[in-house]
Amino acid sequence: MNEKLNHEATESSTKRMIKNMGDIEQKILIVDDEKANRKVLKELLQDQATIIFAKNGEQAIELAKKHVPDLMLLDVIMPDKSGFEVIEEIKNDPVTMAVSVIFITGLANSDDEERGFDLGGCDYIYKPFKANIVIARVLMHLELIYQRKMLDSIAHIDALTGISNRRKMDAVLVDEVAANKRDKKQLLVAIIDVDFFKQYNDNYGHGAGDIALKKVAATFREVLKRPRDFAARYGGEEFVMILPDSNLDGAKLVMNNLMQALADKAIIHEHSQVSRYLTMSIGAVLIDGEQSTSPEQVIGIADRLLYQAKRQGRNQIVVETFFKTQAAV
Ligand SMILES: Nc1nc2c(ncn2[C@@H]2O[C@H](COP(=O)(O)OP(=O)(O)OP(=O)(O)O)[C@@H](O)[C@H]2O)c(=O)[nH]1
Repeated sequence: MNEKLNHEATESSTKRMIKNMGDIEQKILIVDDEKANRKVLKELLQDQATIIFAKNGEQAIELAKKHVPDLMLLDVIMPDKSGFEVIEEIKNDPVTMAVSVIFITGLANSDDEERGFDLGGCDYIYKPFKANIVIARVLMHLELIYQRKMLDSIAHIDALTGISNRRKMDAVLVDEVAANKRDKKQLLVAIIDVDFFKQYNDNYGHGAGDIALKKVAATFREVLKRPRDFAARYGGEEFVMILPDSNLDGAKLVMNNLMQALADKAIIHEHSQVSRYLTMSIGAVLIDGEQSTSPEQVIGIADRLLYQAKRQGRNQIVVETFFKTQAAV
């Protein structure tokens, strides 16, 4: 709607930057059918975040899915879809459901405002708006979103190694097992255990053990290349690796590269019974999407294969495909 906008912001307010936000880039999707409104909001907010525009409801949904913005400033009365219809779609799609939505609308009455909050909006601003109020509210929400993201990442990171922790792994495994079934692909899940690590700790000290575990974690960063490839510290000296949309040859290659990457680090372990250097054993299962299975079952199989690798002499990979054939690589 083409309401008259009061957008005279002071220089200091438009230049105010969110404190402690480091290099994190935040994105705002501005949805308004009036070009003049989009322009004014852009001028107010372009110092605070990257701005994306949509000029109608359909485009808003499309761009929200594509860019997954942190925040959406959403007009309500638009020719195709209303802002209320847009937010319903946004909040029902797992990809966009976490996007925060502020309504900016000429529907300046408490019933519509209540409806906006009921549908999942986080704020409601009446047009014509005062520039400083828009900036203050947007900044407040961007800061809350940032803090939420920081807390979320801290809760999912292993403090020693900096890779994901078991809590994150549990969530990723549930998602990937479901996606594998849905997409009828193959999923590799591996448990990786450092060999004779108790002897390493006992002989070189716990501090040296910690450094060695960080180096093991670094091998995953070096070897895993695809965006959905995932590694986590499972606990102690055990790690889990998840390779979605995999096949046996590709998975074997990654696992061999992992063992080679650790070998290249040449971490001396004179008390190991298999090598002069630190080594790892891997138990892995390649799950076919047609095979009905649960995350717990997958971990149980990988764990059994890890112990087989240990029993067979350590420093090796044991992989099982589709729960049927077993092969030492
Ligand atoms: N330095 C350090 N050591 C850890 C950490 N978490 C677990 N450990 C040690 O990892 C060792 C695991 O020992 P075991 O479970 O006997 O395994 P292992 O000696 O590697 O034996 P195999 O797996 O059979 O080759 C123990 O000494 C733990 O104290 C950690 O965060 N830092």
